[in-house]
Amino acid sequence: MRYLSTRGGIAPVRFKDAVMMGLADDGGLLLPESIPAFSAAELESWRTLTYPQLAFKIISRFVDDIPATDLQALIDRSYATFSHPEVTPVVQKDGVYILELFHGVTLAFKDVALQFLGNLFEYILHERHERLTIVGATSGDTGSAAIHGVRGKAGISIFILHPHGKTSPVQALQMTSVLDENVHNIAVDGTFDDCQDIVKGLMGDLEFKQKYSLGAVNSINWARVLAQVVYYIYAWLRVAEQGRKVVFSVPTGNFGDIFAGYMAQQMGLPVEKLLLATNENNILTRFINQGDYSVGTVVQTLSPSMDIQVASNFERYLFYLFKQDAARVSAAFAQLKAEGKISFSQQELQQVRQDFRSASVDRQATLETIRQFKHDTGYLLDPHTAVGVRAAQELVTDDTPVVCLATAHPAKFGEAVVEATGDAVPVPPAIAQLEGLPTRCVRMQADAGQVRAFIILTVG
Ligand SMILES: N[C@@H](CCOP(=O)(O)O)C(=O)O
Repeated sequence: MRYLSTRGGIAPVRFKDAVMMGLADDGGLLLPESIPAFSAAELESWRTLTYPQLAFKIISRFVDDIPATDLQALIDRSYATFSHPEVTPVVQKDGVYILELFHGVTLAFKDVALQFLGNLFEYILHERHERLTIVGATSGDTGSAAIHGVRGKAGISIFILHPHGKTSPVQALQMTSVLDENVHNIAVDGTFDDCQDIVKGLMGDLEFKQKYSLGAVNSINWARVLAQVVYYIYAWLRVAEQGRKVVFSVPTGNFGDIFAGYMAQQMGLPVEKLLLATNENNILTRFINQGDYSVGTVVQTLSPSMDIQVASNFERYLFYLFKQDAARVSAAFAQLKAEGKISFSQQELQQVRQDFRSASVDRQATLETIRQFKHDTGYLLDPHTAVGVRAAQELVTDDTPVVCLATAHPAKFGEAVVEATGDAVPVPPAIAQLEGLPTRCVRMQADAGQVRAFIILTVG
């Protein structure tokens, strides 16, 4: 299996090189040259597999440069860190299925891919006798999951940029209380979009990228998306009988999670529709419902991990929407840079509406949904998951099974939950133990030059 760039400017690379390249060297994102499909019969034969066994079945179709025994061992090691034996269990509440993705070390869905990616980096670096300098951006959850995926690992330094004061207090502590020597937190005076721009800017400087062996932990990295494909299939196997289509409702920020669902569907998963749920940062909802992809200002909301305007993985979807025409993708991003918007044909917009439905859920509706769901079912939703549940309530009116992705544990967003329900959230030990820990973090302006200088000074 070889990987190509959405912008068409690199020679195809194999899986391990794609993982190490992160952002494609031409500024695009990497995708497999073809999407491996599975049949309905194969899907049926996977019903009794454990999560790691299923992960191997899926991931191995995209990887042909790691021996099978090594790949299975990497997968097993990654999911052994989860606190639930099913890794991503599904529970049924009030007529919807909740796919719980928060049983990893940092209590968010990001652990599912970042435990795997951390182990994968370690494996490749050991084999190649190389070092890696990870530079990542987070609006709250990716940062701690990435840090916990690589903390203390030999040959890896990690620099994580988060928007200062714009994550939840727990999210900030989960990052800054990790004092391992290889971990560096940077609080940027700006938004997540500023942080992501800086990361992409540094990776786009190929001399710097090569000299410091820069690597990506964001969903820029294909391995992130790939690992997330697995739980869509796992969930389908738990909720649907043979051939039955289901709806997935996905709280969406950087478009990586929903893109993983799109890939699962392209591989053969019976998906009726992917629901793209946004908070007030609703550029993608505007795009799907009105064809308006113009960049607005990032707004701070109750669901900070989704406080994003320019969603990175949207580019991967555009590659398929534009029928794999890399020149058209490049032109779209040139337009975005010049005009702050991308224009689409009516035919393209029709296709988008076949692939997705979307709703934007504001603060009031998020709070109401948390409150009502708790009242009706006793189950506590975090604000991101509540956005997805509300979107499903608004958009699905027939009896198609609906799976809502529960992307984070509610205790990560205690203030929002208290505001919604009036009750304190039971705090799991992973969060309780953060209280009073010493922290380390440097603060910087949203300036790539400052970040670059800090990396040079730190890595040497
Ligand atoms: N929601 C994310 C933002 C970064 O997204 P990623 O999927 O590209 O890592 C976060 O919580 O940091």
